[in-house]
Parts: sequence; structure tokens; C-alpha cells
Amino acid sequence: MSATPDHGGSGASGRPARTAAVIPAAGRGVRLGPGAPKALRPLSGTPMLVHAVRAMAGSRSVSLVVVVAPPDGADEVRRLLDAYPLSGSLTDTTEVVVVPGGETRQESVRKGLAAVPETVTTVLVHDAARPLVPVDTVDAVAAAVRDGSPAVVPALPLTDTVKRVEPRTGERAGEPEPVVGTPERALLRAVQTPQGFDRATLVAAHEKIALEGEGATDDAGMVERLGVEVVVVPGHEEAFKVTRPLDLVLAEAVLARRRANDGF
Ligand SMILES: Nc1ccn([C@@H]2O[C@H](COP(=O)(O)OP(=O)(O)OP(=O)(O)O)[C@@H](O)[C@H]2O)c(=O)n1
Ligand SMILES: C[C@](O)(CO)[C@H](O)COP(=O)(O)O
Repeated sequence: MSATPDHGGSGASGRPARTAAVIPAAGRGVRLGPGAPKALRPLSGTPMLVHAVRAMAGSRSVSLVVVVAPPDGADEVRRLLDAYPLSGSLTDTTEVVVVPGGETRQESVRKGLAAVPETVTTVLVHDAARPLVPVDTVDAVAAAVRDGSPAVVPALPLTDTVKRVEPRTGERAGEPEPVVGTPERALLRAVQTPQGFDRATLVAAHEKIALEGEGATDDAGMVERLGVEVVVVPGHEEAFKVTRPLDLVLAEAVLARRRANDGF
């Protein structure tokens, strides 16, 4: 995988880059515990980030992947990606660019977005922390944007009931939080990535948030603040986010099941 610093307007194949994937991979992984940055943690011997890049590059529509590395780790990430080849004819025509990230996820996405050439009309934003997303899910998100939806998120129905609580503060900090409501579970979705956007919509959302400072925990949340409709397509259980140590155990089990199903 050629991790070139060139921000040129075309992919490695020389054709215009029409769909790009920005992979925010600059987080520290505090909830995962001490160790290397989360995106660099190995899953079955391959760094989590490499799994995520392969998932994006495996999509027929993606011709450019912008990896947003830890702010002081861009060179290390470039070397890492150069050491892991993309396989298959499709993915061999995917250019990989590495840029340094920022202090927040939204700042990292904004920095990655700045490296996406003007020729790109569809931008996917995918957490490196969701390394096992199936390519079919990536394709479905990209297709929904190309079919006219300016903002698309993959999501799953909830299996747990959700409660709204009133946090305890001051002298009552640490006491059990009172429940103040139970949203109707059937109307809730657990949202994943890649989230897909019309480029101009995503740029406008990040520019608005950069001015107003009202961050959101996902890019679709920022687009909603523009008053733009966000639509949901089916997510996938294997697109879960590696956040806590137990998620690493689950990720290894998923990879073991894939190897068994593939006969090796
Ligand atoms: N400043 C940041 C923070 C997060 N991310 C990326 O955003 C994705 C989702 O964030 P999260 O799962 O919260 O990762 P971390 O921030 O690393 O985890 P933690 O909150 O436990 O530190 C990850 O791929 C992470 O690398 C990023 O690019 N830049
Ligand atoms: C973008 C995201 O993965 C959608 O569920 C999630 O909001 C990221 O949250 P995090 O706390 O930054 O991991």
C-alpha cells in the first residue's frame, strides 16, 4: 500500500478520485488501556488500522483513503502502511495518503477532509476503531450517497433498553443516578461507521462546527445541525467499535470465525 504524502487530485491509478474514505486514527485509546495508540494495536498480528484501510480499499467505489494519524505519528503510520500490501486488483488501484490528526475526533476528520481533492464527490468517514466492517456495508453506504442522500449512516437496532438519567453532581456526586425517562427502543438505532456524505455537505458541517465549537460525537450529528436529512442504512454486527479490552477479544473471535469460514 503506497502511503504517499502527495495530496494530488487523482488516485494511484491516475483516474479521478470520486469517492474517498477518511479514516480518523489519531485517538489515544484511553478506554482500551495502556499501550500503543489504539489504531496500531494488532488484531491477529495485523494492526487495527491496516484492517480498516483494507475494508475501505476493498470497496469498489473507494479510490482514495486518507488516514489521519496521531499528530506525532504520521511518519510511523506511513512506514506501517507501506509494510502491509493491499491485495487484489481493486485495492491495488487505491491511493493511501497519511496526514497528522488533531486533539479531537472532529478536528482529525477536518484535517483528513482537507486532504481530499476537489474531484471527490462522496466522502466516507470511518473509524479505524471499527476495523472489521464488512465491505458490503461500506458499499451500501457509498451507494446510498451516490443515489442522492447527502448524509448516510449505517446502524443497528438496539438490543438493550436505554434509560435517560439525571447525573448526580456536587455533594450528590457518586450517588445512584435517577432515571428520568425511557426512550422507545424501537425508535433508536446504534450508529456505526463508515458514515457517508456528499462532500460539500460534510465540509459545510465541519466549517459550521469549527466556528461554533458545538462538537458532536459523530459527523452525522454535525450535519444534522445544518438541517440536512441524515438517513440510515443497515449496519453490521461485525462493524462494532473496539473501545474497551473486551472488544479486542471479540475482534479476535470474529477474525478466527472468518478464517474458519474461509477454510484456513
Ligand atoms: N483526537 C482523535 C480522537 C479519536 N480519533 C479517532 O476516532 C475514532 C473513534 O474514536 P474512539 O473510539 O473514541 O478512539 P479514541 O479516542 O482513541 O478512544 P478513547 O476515547 O478511549 O481515548 C478512532 O478511530 C480514533 O482513532 C481521532 O482520529 N482523533
Ligand atoms: C462515530 C461513532 O463511531 C459513531 O458511533 C462514535 O460516535 C465514536 O465515538 P467515540 O467516543 O469517538 O469512539
